Amino acid sequence: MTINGSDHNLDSEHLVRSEDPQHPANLICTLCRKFYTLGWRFSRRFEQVTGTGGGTSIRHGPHIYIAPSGVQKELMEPTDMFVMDFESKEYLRKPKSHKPSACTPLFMSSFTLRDAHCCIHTHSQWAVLITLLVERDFGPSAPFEIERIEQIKGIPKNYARDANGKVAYLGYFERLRIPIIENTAHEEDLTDSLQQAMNDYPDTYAVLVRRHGVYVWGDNVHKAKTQCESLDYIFQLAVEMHKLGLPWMPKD
Ligand SMILES: CSC[C@@H](O)[C@@H](O)C(=O)COP(=O)(O)O
Ligand SMILES: [Zn+2]
Repeated sequence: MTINGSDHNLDSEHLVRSEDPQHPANLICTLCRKFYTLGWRFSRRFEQVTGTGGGTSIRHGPHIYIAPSGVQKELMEPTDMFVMDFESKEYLRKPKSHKPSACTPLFMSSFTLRDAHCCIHTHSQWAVLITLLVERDFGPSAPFEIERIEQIKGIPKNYARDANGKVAYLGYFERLRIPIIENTAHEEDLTDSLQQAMNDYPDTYAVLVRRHGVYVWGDNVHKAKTQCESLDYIFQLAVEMHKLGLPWMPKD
């Protein structure tokens, strides 16, 4: 099979067709549908992967599963997925008449620099509002910081692992810090600044993009999803606290 540069052919169908709902090609479709229409466990509507923007990518074994660009993400089928070989970065499957998500180099940054296995990009309004509030109140290079909110315990503290390979999560009295990068005209042009933010904040599992949204990654799909949920809850809470005149960082 000719791989690089060719449209997909039937030889690549086995990469995306599976009865297993946990198969990455099925999971991306399920997650994007949920992100679009369903309530999170906090009973809120979550419409962050909307108007074709946002999305998710999964690294599974030697393969990366990527959604097409510019499509209605909630209507995708498993056979719409691109599949890349992680090692060679060559496409094993390229569906006709679409390009891979413009987020691909950003998803790849989390896989290569952080050994993540799932990365989620949302255009959450709470994420966007937080980037604007931080800029106005703390300056253009400040990160979003918050502490003493129970939900930060859903976010890993760093990339250290204990003897059993387990990650430690932030404690209630510790501080969550999420770097913010400036938006660019094209999604892929965010790659350098996202990687710079990952270097500057070596413990972070997320990067906010001013006036745009957020990238959140995790060791697996479950962790990326729950961390994304926790962060979205925290961003919304901080915005609402600010509206009530409550500082989201305790004064003492
Ligand atoms: C409202 S479309 C915005 C997109 O251009 C961009 O922000 C994005 O998230 C990329 O989407 P994609 O459709 O995966 O290429
Ligand atoms: Zn985007």
